[in-house]
Amino acid sequence: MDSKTVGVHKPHAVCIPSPFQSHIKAMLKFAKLLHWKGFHITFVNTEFNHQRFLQSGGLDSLNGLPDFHFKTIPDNLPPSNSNATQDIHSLSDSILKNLLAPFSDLLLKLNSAASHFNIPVTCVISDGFLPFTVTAAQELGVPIVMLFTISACSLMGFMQFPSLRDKGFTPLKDESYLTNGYLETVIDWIPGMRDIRMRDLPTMVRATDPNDALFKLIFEAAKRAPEASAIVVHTFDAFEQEVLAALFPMFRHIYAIGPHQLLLNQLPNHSLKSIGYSLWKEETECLNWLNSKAPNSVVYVNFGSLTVLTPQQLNEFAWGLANSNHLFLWIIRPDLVVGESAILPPEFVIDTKERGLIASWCPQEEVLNHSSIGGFLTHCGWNSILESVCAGVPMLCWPVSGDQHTNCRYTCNEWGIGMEIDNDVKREELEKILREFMEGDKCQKMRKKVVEWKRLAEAASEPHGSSSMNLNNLVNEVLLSKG
Ligand SMILES: O=c1ccn([C@@H]2O[C@H](COP(=O)(O)OP(=O)(O)O[C@H]3O[C@H](CO)[C@@H](O)[C@H](O)[C@H]3O)[C@@H](O)[C@H]2O)c(=O)[nH]1
Repeated sequence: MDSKTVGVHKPHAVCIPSPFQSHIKAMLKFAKLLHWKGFHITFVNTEFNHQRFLQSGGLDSLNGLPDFHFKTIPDNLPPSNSNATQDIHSLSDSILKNLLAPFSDLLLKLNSAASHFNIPVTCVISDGFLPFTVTAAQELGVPIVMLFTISACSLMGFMQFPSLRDKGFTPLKDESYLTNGYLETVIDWIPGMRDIRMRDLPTMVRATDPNDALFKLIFEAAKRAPEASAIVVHTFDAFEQEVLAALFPMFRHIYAIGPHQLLLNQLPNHSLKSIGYSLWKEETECLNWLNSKAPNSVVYVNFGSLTVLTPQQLNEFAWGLANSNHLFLWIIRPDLVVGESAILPPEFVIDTKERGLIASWCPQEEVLNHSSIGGFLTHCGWNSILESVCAGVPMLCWPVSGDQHTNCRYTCNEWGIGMEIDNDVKREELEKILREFMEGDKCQKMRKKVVEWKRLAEAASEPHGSSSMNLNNLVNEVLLSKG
């Protein structure tokens, strides 16, 4: 089915991402795929993020199309810096307490407005970490799909939170458990996961306060997800076979659909190409700089949209990069350093003038696909990992929070496409590991392996590949099913 054959009786999907850059980007791509499948789309951002998109992309950037609209709901948070990520704990609290009412209201309004055009809401596609949407969809009597913009392995980790609590593993008794060796405990009963330690699970298991908003949100999400009509995980079957098989009996339906971008690449010139994904303005000049560099010669450094560094960590990274003598492109967001602007040592700037480029935000996928990029120093956000796999670029992993430790574990130990740096980063260690990462035998092995995964990701996204078939099945078995 495509948009032409659906005619006036289009199904209408309301898509609502978690209010964070990477979640919004993944949901937008998924919404574009559904639009291509013939769905009328209403895409819901918080007012705060809607304004940020207009600021970065221009006032016309969210005009959409007649059958792809943007709507907003308030997040109920006090005003904050309009060029920085909002506080994750306040947002989690607001998700738990404040978003159901405005979202249900919006659904009702869409339905009454839609009745004139014959496009009532027929399904809700929600981020997996917005548990209130299950209630809203149930009230409306439409199917709800929870899209998890994370790996299947970290989803399995999150789904174990209730068991981990019941068995007394989380919350931690006190902060000493963070450093007394407890995190090395192997959890050997999680289905589909081998040799997993507490330290490899999503970091919310390390909470010491059971009333922590993020901790509570994870529990609520794990509790509500099985009620959804279906779960979609942004991954592909061949990449996470074992853990996907173990997740299968936990939900009514589960589909691995990804990488979204490779699926979108199958649609030449689709009408929504111009809708961008960035809350920050992209600096494209770095692509010109990369054009003058030799293949596989540049280390790309980017810690995503949420990670923050201390000034000391910024310094260690700076000198580690400088002393490795490798070329680098380093993305330093305006809000990368905790509570202050990122100030690099003046000697570092002079020292690396010929070898390094700093920018504040870039078109990451284009950068990763540039032939000059030889490695990616990443915080292991899931989108960064998938994008790196799609570009065939190995990773140097510095996981910080959330699902990143689980992703790192799989990247380095299961998929063989990454090396890990100690959390307490030191310039000497970074310099040494960067050399091994960019030059050694291990580097060659990882480069070969990541290209093998890239080929499998491409195969999954071809018209008869697993992700394309899973997308078709989701549409036919859940979104358009009358049952
Ligand atoms: O200069 C930049 C930097 C990033 N990006 C994009 O921003 C996204 C970043 O996503 P991700 O790598 O997942 O990192 P975070 O922004 O940190 O994502 C949060 O959400 C993810 C799930 O969606 C989790 O896996 C992460 O741990 C969590 O921190 C990617 O699509 C990048 O392409 C850009 O376009 N330009």
